[in-house]
Amino acid sequence: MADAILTVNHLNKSYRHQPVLRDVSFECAQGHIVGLVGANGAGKTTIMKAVLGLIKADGDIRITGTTMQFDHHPILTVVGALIEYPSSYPYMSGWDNLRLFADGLDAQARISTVVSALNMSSYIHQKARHYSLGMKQKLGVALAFLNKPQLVILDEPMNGLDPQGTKELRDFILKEKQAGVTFLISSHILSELQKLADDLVVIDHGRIIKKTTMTALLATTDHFLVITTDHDGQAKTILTTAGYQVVAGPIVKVHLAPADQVADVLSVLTSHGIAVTDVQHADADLESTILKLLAVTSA
Ligand SMILES: Nc1ncnc2c1ncn2[C@@H]1O[C@H](COP(=O)(O)OP(=O)(O)OP(=O)(O)O)[C@@H](O)[C@H]1O
Repeated sequence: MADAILTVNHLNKSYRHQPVLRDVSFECAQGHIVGLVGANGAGKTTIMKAVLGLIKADGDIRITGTTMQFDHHPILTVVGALIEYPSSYPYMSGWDNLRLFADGLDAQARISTVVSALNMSSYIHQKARHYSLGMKQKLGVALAFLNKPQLVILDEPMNGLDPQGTKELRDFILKEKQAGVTFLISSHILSELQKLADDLVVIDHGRIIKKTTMTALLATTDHFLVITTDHDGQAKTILTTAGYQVVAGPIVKVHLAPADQVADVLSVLTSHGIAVTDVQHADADLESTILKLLAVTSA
């Protein structure tokens, strides 16, 4: 595995004696996008805040090998972050908001790069108080990228973005990843995370229940066959009687166990005089896989 840019070890946090993080340990390897996934209240934002020194928690956090201390964090100069709701100065333009936080001689050039990558040019010189939710979100994301961070921490970055804005942000994140930037991203939009993350950390009630790569997790997903016939109702009954697991719903969708052969499924139907007009494979996505994982854990 590549060197870890972020290492979190045995992180524990309680609010009023109620544990919200329980022995959380994980790593973000350099150049990887790590997705932090879990239900509302699972502890994702708390982990991010602890990493950024915004709250005090027990445990060991290292960024590029340097220990983060709650009261001393110069190492945060290599980190960019957007946590919870983006805030900006409403009576300043987006550009001036960015200018406030951009360091160095090439500040203007870096602002221009981020503004153009996130397609913000048409409104960047308007006062931020006139921005829509999505525009404010982009401004918050732009701030996170401003000072060439090595590690970027984004809490629900796609919040409020329209499909085009979502794609622009996804493309920008992937471009920065190619340049070696490491990401820790939480998102409830699992279809989006599926397009981005290399690794996943799944958290439930403050405890990590799974650490895996996206490839490994998706390899364990369920496979289905969607069959179109001339008598769908009858086809479902025949397949169920033959021992296949048919998914409830308007279409004929059969769960394919590893040992099941497509030809066998189809021949069951044709041998009963059912004409098959179309067959398609369908794989479960990240969302259903995560939901299944959480259901197993809480069972
Ligand atoms: N300042 C606080 N005081 C008391 N409890 C808190 C505080 N901040 C968070 N919590 C509790 O800690 C738990 C974890 O919250 P956290 O915001 O980390 O969850 P999350 O996974 O980010 O949820 P969401 O997806 O809704 O943003 C929740 O039960 C929450 O109520």
